[in-house]
Amino acid sequence: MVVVGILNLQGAVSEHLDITKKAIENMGIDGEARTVRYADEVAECDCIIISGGESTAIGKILFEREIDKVIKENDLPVFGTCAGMILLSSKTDYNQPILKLMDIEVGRNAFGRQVDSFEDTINILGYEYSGVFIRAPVLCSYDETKEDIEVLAEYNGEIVAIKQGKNLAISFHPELTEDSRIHEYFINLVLSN
Ligand SMILES: NC(=O)CC[C@H](N)C(=O)O
Repeated sequence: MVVVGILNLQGAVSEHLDITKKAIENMGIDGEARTVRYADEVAECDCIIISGGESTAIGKILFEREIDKVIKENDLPVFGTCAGMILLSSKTDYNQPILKLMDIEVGRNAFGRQVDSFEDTINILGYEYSGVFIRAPVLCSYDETKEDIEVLAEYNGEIVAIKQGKNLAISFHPELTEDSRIHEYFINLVLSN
C-alpha cells in the first residue's frame, strides 16, 4: 500500500490529486492519493507531492507547520512541480524558506516572463510530453559531483526535469495534462529500493 500525499497549502492541488489517482489506477497497485495540510497528516504518507503555486506562500506555511521536519525525519520522497521544484532546491534568487532536499539551484519566473504561460513538447523518459509552463523556474545549476542526480529533460538548452535519489523536480506542470506517466514514474521511484 502506497499513500501519496498532495500538500494542500496553496496552488494547483486538486489537479495533482486527480492525476495521481489516475496514475495509481493505471499502475494497478494498492495505493491511495490524499491531500494533506498538517504535519501529522504528512507523517502518514509514503511520499509527498508539492504543486505549482506561489513558492513563498507554500514555503512559509510549510515551515510554520513544521512539515519540513516530518519530511526529513521520515525521509519522504518529494515530487515538486514548478513552485514545488523551487521548494526542493538548495538555493534560489529570492530570500525564501526552502527545503534544500536537492542539490540544485533555481531562478524563479525564468520562463514566460513576457507571456504568462505556454505549452510545448518535452522529450522526457523516452516519450514526448506536453509541457505546460506557467511562470516556471529555471534550473541554474546542480551539483555534478552527486552521483544520485540525473537530468531527465531539457527544453531549449535548459534543464526542466531532474531527479536526485527519490526526489523529483519538474519546472512545468504535468498535473495540467491528462498524461499520468510522470506521476507513475515518481510512484515507481518511491516503490523501488
Ligand atoms: N506555476 C508556478 O508554480 C509558478 C511558480 C512561481 N512563479 C514561484 O516562483 O513561486
